[in-house]
Amino acid sequence: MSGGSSVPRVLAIAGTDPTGGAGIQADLKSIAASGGYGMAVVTALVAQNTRGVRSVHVPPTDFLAEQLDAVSEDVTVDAVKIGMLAGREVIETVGAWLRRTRPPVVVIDPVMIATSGDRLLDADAEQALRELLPLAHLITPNVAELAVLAGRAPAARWPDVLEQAREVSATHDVVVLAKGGHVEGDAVPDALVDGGGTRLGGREVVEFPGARIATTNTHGTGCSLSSAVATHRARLGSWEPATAEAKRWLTESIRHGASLEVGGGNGPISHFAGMWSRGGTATRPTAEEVRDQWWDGVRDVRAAIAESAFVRGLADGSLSKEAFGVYLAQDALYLRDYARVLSEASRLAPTLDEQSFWAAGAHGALVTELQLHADWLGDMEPPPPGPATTAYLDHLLATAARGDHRVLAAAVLPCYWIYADLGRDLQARAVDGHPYQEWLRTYGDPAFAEATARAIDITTELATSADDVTREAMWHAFRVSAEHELAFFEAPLRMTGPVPS
Ligand SMILES: Nc1ncnc2c1ncn2[C@@H]1O[C@H](COP(=O)(O)OP(=O)(O)OP(=O)(O)O)[C@@H](O)[C@H]1O
Ligand SMILES: Cc1ncc(CO)c(N)n1
Repeated sequence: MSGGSSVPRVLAIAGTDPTGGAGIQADLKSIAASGGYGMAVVTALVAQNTRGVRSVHVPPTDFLAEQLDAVSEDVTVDAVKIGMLAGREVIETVGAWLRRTRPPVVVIDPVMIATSGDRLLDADAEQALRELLPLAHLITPNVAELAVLAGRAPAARWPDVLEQAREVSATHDVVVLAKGGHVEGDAVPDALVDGGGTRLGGREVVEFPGARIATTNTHGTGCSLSSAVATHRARLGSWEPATAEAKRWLTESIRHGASLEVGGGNGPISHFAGMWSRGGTATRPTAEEVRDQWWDGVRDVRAAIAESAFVRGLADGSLSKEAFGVYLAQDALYLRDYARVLSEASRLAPTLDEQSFWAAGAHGALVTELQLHADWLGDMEPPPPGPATTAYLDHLLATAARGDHRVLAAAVLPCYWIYADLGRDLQARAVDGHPYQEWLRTYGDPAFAEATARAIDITTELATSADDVTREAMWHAFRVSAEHELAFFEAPLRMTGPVPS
């Protein structure tokens, strides 16, 4: 695609449909649904609805030229879709602009007659339209329009449609997308036809089969298809995949048209129905927003931890050896099962990166456990797990057992985040000769800070791409773990009594 933007900038030049199903309103919806940035220059204002056209107002062509220049003098145009052109002067104005600006993708839907049967182009403008066609890369006539361009009677059978398309393609030196919406029968095939045979990888005809959907919601299908093809062509670089994708999308959108309940005639298609059902309409927080919301959401818990007698004693070194020993013995018990929970996170992780990260975390927990025993606990008989230890582990083990790796990642995150935050803070404040300096070093370690940053990244990325229900479950698991961290810090002094003042 030219221009470098991954969202193609697509200009529709067409007439209006105030009911939003056809014309430039449909073009903008189709461009957006196909992943493009839509722009619109209006050729004619049409008083129409799903039942028919009432009147057409064509503004002066000087003003049309001003609209076209306003766009092209400011914005790089990656593709143009041209619809209703109303009359000779309009066609000539658009033709002059195309010759001057030469957009890289030009799709002309040679609109002559609306779905309702009403004329949208003066008869005397048909010759001017023919002269415009060589400026297009693709034209998308329906059966009736193809017949006019071929100077023949409308084809009733699909092979005759293809034959006319071949002729028109060769005569006007343009690829034709022949459409089967108006042929008889249950099939609605479309086909790319290149009479010269050089622009479709050497093939003359590339067919896209389709089954007819029993519906009256076909108003604007032609406008929508041509806009979608132009947008996908700018994104994908060739006609065949662009047409295939556009037709799949159109079929899906036709299928959902009736449920819109718009109008009493030929209703519109539902341009975004597929996207709505696949992706919903809810917004999602970014990873950074999740990070801030979750951290802020446990502000109270963090404050309670920082102000707890245990952590204050740990900070200034006044904590009794007895209380510290009780804490470490519980922590050693905790780390064994915590390592099992991290191993489960590793087992459940969908990517190699995450699998490896959680496995390293599990190993790290076991190394720390062994270190605690070697340095502090020695041969001490392990105590039974206290209630805070049991409660925290039950929460983690139950979350692991439920088997959603995203919720599990959120549940283990406080073990990283709260400890890294506390470790950094306590180590920064620790004076020389602090009795628990060795321990503070483990959690104030830059390598632990790095692992924590990675755990935060992994988890918040999972949260932004999760559905609302899962993201809420993740937040809940995170909050509950943070509360268990607080209870865990409060437990030792509950067992040994308050710190001496
Ligand atoms: N009932 C249907 N079921 C499935 N696809 C359809 C149906 N009707 C039309 N299409 C598809 O819609 C697109 C437009 O085809 P059609 O031949 O109706 O063009 P058109 O007459 O220019 O459209 P419009 O009704 O907007 O003027 C084609 O891809 C065609 O295959
Ligand atoms: C403005 C406009 N363009 C095209 C069509 C063809 O459906 C229509 N009904 N209205």
